[in-house]
Amino acid sequence: MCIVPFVLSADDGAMTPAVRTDALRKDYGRRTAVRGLNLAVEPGTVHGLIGPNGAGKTTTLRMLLDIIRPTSGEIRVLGSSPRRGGPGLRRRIGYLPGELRLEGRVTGRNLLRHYAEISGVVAPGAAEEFAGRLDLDLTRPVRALSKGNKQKLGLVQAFMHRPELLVLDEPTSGLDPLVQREFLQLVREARDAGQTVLLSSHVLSEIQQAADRVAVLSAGSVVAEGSVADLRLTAVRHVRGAVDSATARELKAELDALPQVRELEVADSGRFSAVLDGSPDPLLKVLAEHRVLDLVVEEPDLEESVLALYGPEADHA
Ligand SMILES: Nc1ncnc2c1ncn2[C@@H]1O[C@H](COP(=O)(O)OP(=O)(O)OP(=O)(O)O)[C@@H](O)[C@H]1O
Repeated sequence: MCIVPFVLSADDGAMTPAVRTDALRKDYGRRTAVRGLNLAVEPGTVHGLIGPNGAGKTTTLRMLLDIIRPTSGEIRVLGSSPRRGGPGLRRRIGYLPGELRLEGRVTGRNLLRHYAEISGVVAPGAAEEFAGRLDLDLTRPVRALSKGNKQKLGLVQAFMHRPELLVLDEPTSGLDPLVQREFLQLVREARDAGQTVLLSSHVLSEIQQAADRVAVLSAGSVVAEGSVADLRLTAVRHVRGAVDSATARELKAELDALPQVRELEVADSGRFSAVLDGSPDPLLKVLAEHRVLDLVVEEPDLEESVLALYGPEADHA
């Protein structure tokens, strides 16, 4: 019998994912941290793994790096099994662990030299360039660095050898807003250079500007997956405005009838406010029948949307 190997050719239009997991599971005794996780991260994209504390993000990322082993399921990272890929595979990955512990008298620069011996070729000046952009002083001993500066050092070691794949566990944790913005810029530049980025966060708003796709994790499973644009369509928007007071009551009755509209308040003066789930189209069609004096639709807060859909208060029935 002849077994034909399954190979994706360029003609298929499909690329081998940079990261792929199939039915991935990790049990700690009777506790299941990750249950049946299917994940596909396309090469050259930024993929966000979002979820509340305990959702299984760190456990998943550590299995990709072969720091811990799955109970069952399959993993492919850059086409190889993490278990068999060894140091050769590890050098193609930049990893920022979630619980970064850096101690000792050694300076940031010397620590990075040590990391460079493990991670392989680092272009001259690359570490200094990343450190400069993140506003990190490499001459200070690492034990004297604040939590945020240690996090920056962790980011520099992940980025400095320009790996094919960056796996970043809660990368924005401890960074002030300006540095966070610079970090997101580094992520976009990495993607534009063809690198793949998989990063986790429990705060979607922090990464939504840089991520192409997002997988939402809850209790060890992916509960939603899609492009940031798709998520935006299911987003929660806050709307407020005013119509002519003469039609205020009419407006209230019409908006009350829309299933997408919640927390509606319409004053006799014609001022109104509401929370809108999903597309703004039905609301706009109603408003179009009135004389609209004011209208503000706030940029959707994806985090609020995700929590409304999948958070602890959500109805999972
Ligand atoms: N070594 C371990 N032994 C036992 N349980 C563990 C261990 N590591 C993780 N867990 C449990 O597995 C579940 C998933 O944890 P994990 O750290 O992967 O979540 P997370 O999404 O990264 O959350 P956080 O943002 O809080 O780090 C949690 O219930 C956690 O308590």
